[in-house]
Amino acid sequence: MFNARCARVVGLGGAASAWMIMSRRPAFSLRVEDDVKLDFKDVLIRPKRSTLRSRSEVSLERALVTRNSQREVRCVPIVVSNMDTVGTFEMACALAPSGALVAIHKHYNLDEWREFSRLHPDVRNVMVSAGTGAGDLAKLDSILAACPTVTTICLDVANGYSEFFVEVVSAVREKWPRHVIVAGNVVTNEMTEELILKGADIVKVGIGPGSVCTTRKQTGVGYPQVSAVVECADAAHGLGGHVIADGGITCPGDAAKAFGAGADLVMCGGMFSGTDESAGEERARPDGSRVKLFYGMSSSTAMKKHVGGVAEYRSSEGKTVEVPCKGPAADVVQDLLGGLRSACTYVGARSIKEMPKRTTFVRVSQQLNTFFGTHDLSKQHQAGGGGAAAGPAPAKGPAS
Ligand SMILES: NC(=O)C1=CN([C@@H]2O[C@H](COP(=O)(O)OP(=O)(O)OC[C@H]3O[C@@H](n4cnc5c(N)ncnc54)[C@H](OP(=O)(O)O)[C@@H]3O)[C@@H](O)[C@H]2O)C=CC1
Ligand SMILES: Nc1nc2c(ncn2[C@@H]2O[C@H](COP(=O)(O)O)[C@@H](O)[C@H]2O)c(=O)[nH]1
Ligand SMILES: [K+]
Repeated sequence: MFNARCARVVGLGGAASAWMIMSRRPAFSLRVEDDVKLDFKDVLIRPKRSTLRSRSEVSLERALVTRNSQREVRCVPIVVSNMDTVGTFEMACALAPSGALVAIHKHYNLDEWREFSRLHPDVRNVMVSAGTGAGDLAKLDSILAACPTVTTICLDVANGYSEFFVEVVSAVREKWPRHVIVAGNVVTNEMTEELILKGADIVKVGIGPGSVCTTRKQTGVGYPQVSAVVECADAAHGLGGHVIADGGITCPGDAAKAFGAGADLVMCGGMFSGTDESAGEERARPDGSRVKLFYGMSSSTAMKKHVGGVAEYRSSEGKTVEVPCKGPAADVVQDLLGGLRSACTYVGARSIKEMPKRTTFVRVSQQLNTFFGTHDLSKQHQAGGGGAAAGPAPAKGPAS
């Protein structure tokens, strides 16, 4: 099959027809973006001259004035994922003193929310999550009505490109004009803009980078996370909106890279798996060590638990792993914040907000020296990290 441009030169004869044969092109053309897109494992941050004398001089607090709700969000910019293993009320209570946020998973019922609100009226570092399922929005309305101190909504679906999702974001904005709306996930500028213009304050960025995600394997869809964050942050900031870099953060250095790329907040699931405050079945390994189960919200484990199984027209897009028990979640936050403060001093950023304008990335082909492997005896229970596709700690991945 040949295209119309070739057809127009037919009949010219001689040299023209020879040219015509050489310039025949297929009617379809392969659409490939040639720009290199980068992931955490592809870059490091280049150090810069700095006037900071100590890591203690760095401020990690953020005060985001959100575009549509006009409400201020004050926090340290770490959000625990709305997964039923880590986005728990226990996690919110444990992390409240640190200022980190927790996106509470959508499987708590109204009574559980009421009870949480009654017992912990001062714990305000939470977002309430909802999807687009039947009943999700009615439940969201009841929770918000019952818990007036909850002022942030996380509208979360796997595929933020669906028109129906955009309609849901508009409807929730109309109903809750003064609530902060986080919406996602997307990975490109045009959809970031669309969600913000339809009412989202903060767009969640990341398709496929998560530690227990198999979307890229199951669908071939995705976008390298550093580039996704750069491009979506640019689009969001142009409109006065904000972004959360969601997924793929395996160590504090990855979080630093996400902030350097323009993220306003980072969302982490795997890093908080295995903590005391995480849910998930605890088991003993044959060597006597304790592990906890961690799984994606699109895994067959999650679907069996919440909807009775995997619908016959779809497949699981998440996996199930065992993670060594790693102690209090507050220690994970402290490790993240310590790493971030240090990253800021390396580029001369006095606050996390200054990171993007002080960051230049260098492309690399190796992140770490692995002469002694990646395991650190003094951090037995912590994530492997190094931006090198490490999952949550030395985890075993059996079921899926
Ligand atoms: N960031 C990421 O890369 C991903 C994150 N997740 C996490 O897991 C949670 C559960 O995900 P999951 O059960 O897969 O779906 P969701 O719970 O996000 O599905 C939401 C709605 O979107 C519809 N939908 C249409 N196309 C898709 C698509 N390609 N992928 C997913 N839903 C689609 C679903 O219908 P139907 O089911 O009938 O198709 C459903 O009605 C998500 O809410 C998210 O938190 C999951 C996958 C990817
Ligand atoms: N493709 C899938 N993504 C998932 C699933 N469950 C959660 N997620 C996403 O991962 C991040 C957490 O990433 P991490 O690297 O910090 O562990 C989470 O916030 C979701 O966006 C899933 O089953 N499939
Ligand atoms: K999520």
